Amino acid sequence: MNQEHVQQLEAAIQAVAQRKVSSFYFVACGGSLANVSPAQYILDREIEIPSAAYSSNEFIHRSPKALGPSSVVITCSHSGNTPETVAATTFAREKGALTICLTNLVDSPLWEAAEFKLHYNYAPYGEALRGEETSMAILYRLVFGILQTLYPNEKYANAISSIENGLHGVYERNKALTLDAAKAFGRNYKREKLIYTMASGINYSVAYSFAICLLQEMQWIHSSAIHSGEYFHGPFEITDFDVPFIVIKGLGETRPLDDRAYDFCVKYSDKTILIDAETFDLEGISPDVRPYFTNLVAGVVLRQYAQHLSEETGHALSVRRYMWKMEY
Ligand SMILES: O=P(O)(O)OC[C@H]1O[C@](O)(CO)[C@@H](O)[C@@H]1O
Repeated sequence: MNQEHVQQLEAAIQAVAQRKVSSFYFVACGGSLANVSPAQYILDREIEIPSAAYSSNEFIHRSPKALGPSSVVITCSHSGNTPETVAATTFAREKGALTICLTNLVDSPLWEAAEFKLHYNYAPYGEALRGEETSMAILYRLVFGILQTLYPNEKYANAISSIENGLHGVYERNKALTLDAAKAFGRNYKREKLIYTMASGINYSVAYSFAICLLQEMQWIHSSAIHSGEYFHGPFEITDFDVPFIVIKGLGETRPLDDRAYDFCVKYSDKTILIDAETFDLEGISPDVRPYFTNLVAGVVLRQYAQHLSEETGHALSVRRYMWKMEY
């Protein structure tokens, strides 16, 4: 792991350890919100200190009562320039919270707004990038680093070494394993006007980002992320033989919800695509923390699906109509 990243992480983790923390908040917009949300799931499962994930502007407008000097607020913006996330960081800092940002851009407005700053690397699809230097790896390194410092435990040490030593190979092997399926998805679904996504637990954020970022934003294909538990409380009524669903099954405690939703969906929709974490090659990730890593792998696998869909539709993932072009 890059030494600069190690030092930035260490400074942030030590700052958290020196506070008496009573709440954690994860705050971002869009794809970055999807990226940080799994951290809330992990803390929720592991410790009693409450945590929440917020869309940046709602965080400011809702202004949680518990936000204050005993809060840790972790914000994320890939560009470092999303105004709502910069403002949310400033807002949290003014409330006395400990602020930590994650961004790809050093010296960006977000970088300046936060007290502690974590940089991560990024490379466009297909280019070499070490798995342990990506946004998710830095976020997980932060979260498991905080857990290990506050509540030392072999499981957290295993998670940290899985990120540092196993993640890169896992990404590469699972991309190779699912390449043919990604190509088939692109070929077979290129004319679809609508594709739903479904998941639960730690994987819900992958369904969410695939729906709002990859399909709606980057392919202009209608979509909505459906929670596997909520599917039976409204959405299942739209299931039909020609309605496409991508269902992600995790390995964690909410898998029974995914099983139930998939079993129903596949009975009535001939276009049900299963992304099952049980089929992932997770060698190198410690077995005791594997459920916490399925979303990372599902994210990389589905990114490859989106890339091949885009090659078939001829609509590059970088094309936008309004974003960064119009006033909003
Ligand atoms: O704050 P960030 O991460 O730069 O996000 C900017 C935009 O990028 C996306 O995450 C993906 O393009 C959008 O959802 C979001 O509006």
